[in-house]
Amino acid sequence: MTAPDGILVVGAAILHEGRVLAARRTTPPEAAGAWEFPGGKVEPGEDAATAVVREVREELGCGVAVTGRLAGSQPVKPGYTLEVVTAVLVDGEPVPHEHDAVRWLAADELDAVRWLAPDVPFLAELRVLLDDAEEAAG
Ligand SMILES: Nc1nc2c([nH]c(=O)n2[C@H]2C[C@H](O)[C@@H](COP(=O)(O)OP(=O)(O)OP(=O)(O)O)O2)c(=O)[nH]1
Repeated sequence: MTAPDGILVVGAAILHEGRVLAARRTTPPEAAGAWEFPGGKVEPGEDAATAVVREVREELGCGVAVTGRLAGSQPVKPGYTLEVVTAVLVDGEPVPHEHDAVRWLAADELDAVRWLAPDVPFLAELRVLLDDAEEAAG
């Protein structure tokens, strides 16, 4: 899970009780108000899973464990590539420190928020995962 060149940004699709956590950005101005997966840039020498666990702890004050990843990667801006992992909560509850809101979205609510554009291609696979979780829960 490394970008061949440039900086890898990893977002966490945190799945819990058939929902996924979305977080609303406050910066920069052009991204403020749009929703994303919590996460951030992988630092040199760091692996993607370690980076996303660290970023979620910083941003939301909770612990997550990475369980898999969504297919593909998306360009964010020159030199930046986004990948999205799936994760579960292992410690605490998410409380936004850097975002101004968080929401737990069910499959049929994924389109209810305005996502950052690079996130949108990941939503179809996420919708299937959430539908499957709902079915499994009965
Ligand atoms: N974290 C995150 N960033 C995303 C997503 N989608 C997307 O286009 N981005 C973009 C926004 C930013 O240009 C870049 C990551 O920035 P960031 O501000 O979250 O990363 P960071 O915490 O490591 O950055 P910094 O403030 O420490 O410089 O990727 C997403 O779902 N999650």
